[in-house]
Amino acid sequence: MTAESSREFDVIVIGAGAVGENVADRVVRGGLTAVIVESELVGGECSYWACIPSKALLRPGNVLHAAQVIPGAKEAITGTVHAEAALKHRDWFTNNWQDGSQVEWLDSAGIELIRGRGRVTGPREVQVDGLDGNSYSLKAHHAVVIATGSTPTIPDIDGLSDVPFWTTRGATAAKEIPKRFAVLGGGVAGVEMAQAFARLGSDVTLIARGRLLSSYPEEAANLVLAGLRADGVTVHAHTDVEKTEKNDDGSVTVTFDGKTLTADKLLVASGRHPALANLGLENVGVEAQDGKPLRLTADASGLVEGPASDGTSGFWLYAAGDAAGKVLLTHQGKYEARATGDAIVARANGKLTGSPKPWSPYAHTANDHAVPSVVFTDPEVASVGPSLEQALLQGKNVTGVELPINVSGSQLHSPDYKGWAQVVVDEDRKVILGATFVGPGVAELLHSATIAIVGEVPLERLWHAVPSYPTISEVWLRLMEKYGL
Ligand SMILES: Cc1cc2nc3c(=O)[nH]c(=O)nc-3n(C[C@H](O)[C@H](O)[C@H](O)COP(=O)(O)OP(=O)(O)OC[C@H]3O[C@@H](n4cnc5c(N)ncnc54)[C@H](O)[C@@H]3O)c2cc1C
Ligand SMILES: NC(=O)c1ccc[n+]([C@@H]2O[C@H](COP(=O)([O-])OP(=O)(O)OC[C@H]3O[C@@H](n4cnc5c(N)ncnc54)[C@H](O)[C@@H]3O)[C@@H](O)[C@H]2O)c1
Repeated sequence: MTAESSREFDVIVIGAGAVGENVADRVVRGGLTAVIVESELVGGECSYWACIPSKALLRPGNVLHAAQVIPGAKEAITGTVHAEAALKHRDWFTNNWQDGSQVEWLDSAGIELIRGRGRVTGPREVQVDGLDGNSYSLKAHHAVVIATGSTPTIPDIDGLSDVPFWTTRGATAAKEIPKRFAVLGGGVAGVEMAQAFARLGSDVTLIARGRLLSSYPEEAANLVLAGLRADGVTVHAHTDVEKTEKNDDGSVTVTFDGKTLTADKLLVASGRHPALANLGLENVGVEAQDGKPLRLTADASGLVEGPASDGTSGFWLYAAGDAAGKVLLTHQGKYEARATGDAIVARANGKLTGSPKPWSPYAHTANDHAVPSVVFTDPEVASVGPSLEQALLQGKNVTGVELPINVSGSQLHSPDYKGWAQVVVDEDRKVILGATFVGPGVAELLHSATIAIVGEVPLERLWHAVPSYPTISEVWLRLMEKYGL
């Protein structure tokens, strides 16, 4: 028997991914009540099908490779990656796709959970079709937050809808390693999964319609390409897939450039878009324009433009994380979540009226200046702020300083270390706007650049930030010297 219940909360959050959890946490810490509505697993994509399992699958191969290039260690390596143990370790990280510990955390944080699909039915109103068969009519006193994440964008390729293929969920949750693995897409997910599976034992072919990692500097993409090729990955860049066909044995044949390739598994990793379908946003006047897919426009606190007001205040609909469509990264989504949660509390207390000031706790200002990201391939690509090319396209008065990473720390890391670094200097203010590091072990260098950018540290002061010897960080000194300090 189904029951209908009506509940009221200060804040309703739709989606219990990392972002929704953080919004709810901030509003509860601020003294408001919050309910979170989740239709799948509490913890969302990152915990079960994205960041965590993908990095768990990459790590064994990266560790093994790091040892294989060091005399004294490489002689001790007698085998290859143990795929079964790696998959088991991935299962441990995803808690076997059980969200019990995250539900416990919600409970300890004082956040109520309703499992089911939420949709907006009116200003501050959400209807939930509960997974328990019941229906919940929720009313928010202050805010409704859309934190529903994103879904894969599937390209319109002849035959693709008729063949079995993996999206990143299939790859990150793989139960066995396919013998022949084809990857469509040369973005972050494509290159990471190509390398993970190559090192886990698959024969991998990657097809990209442009160059690899097109939003990163070409030098970075070339080093990653060399890393993939060294692992035996066949890469077809600047290549369009013409069609895909299913074979009787369940394999898939991909046709491109007049060639064919047969794979036991095909991964389609061709980008993602905000998950806004069937959310009822049209009920509050938020609709797609000119036949384009629906995208939300929100201010720096996540406040969505254009929803109908219930007459008390227009400030009630927010979006954060992948659903907001600004940056599709967990750490930046969580940063947006902190700003959104704090802004909701501040507006409820009358401490914030109108738009938040840049760099205040209520604004995700860093989205426009310093978004850090790491591609966890071997070599890694770690970047923050614009590349030189992007800064020039933005019309900035900038200088780029670039060099191969060749310092004692990198030589110690590996005698054959290949890396590259770039910093982008704002010539008007003599501060760093962007930085990219490529090479094994550079991910942990990235936060130094993020701090320099967000802190707008003048170069003449940055000169006094002395990197420890012998670490890869010494590349900072080389970059400063090359700039002329
Ligand atoms: C393969 C892969 C690897 C990645 N690796 C990294 C990485 O290393 N580092 C990084 O920073 N980012 C990474 N990302 C990106 C990262 O996963 C996302 O940015 C992050 O998960 C977004 O968090 P979110 O909370 O906005 O959305 P999600 O994690 O997608 O959570 C949204 C939640 O909302 C729920 N939901 C949706 N609609 C409804 C509804 N109507 N009612 C109720 N619930 C609903 C969903 O079930 C989901 O649980 C990766 C992405 C992929 C695909
Ligand atoms: N380490 C990380 O932080 C990490 C890892 C994986 C994914 N992610 C996030 O997940 C999101 C999705 O990852 P992704 O790699 O799918 O997206 P992406 O935007 O990085 O790359 C998509 C790729 O698919 C290609 N593509 C798009 N349409 C195509 C078509 N019709 N035919 C052929 N190729 C096509 C693009 O040219 C591009 O190379 C990213 O935006 C990223 O933010 C992050």
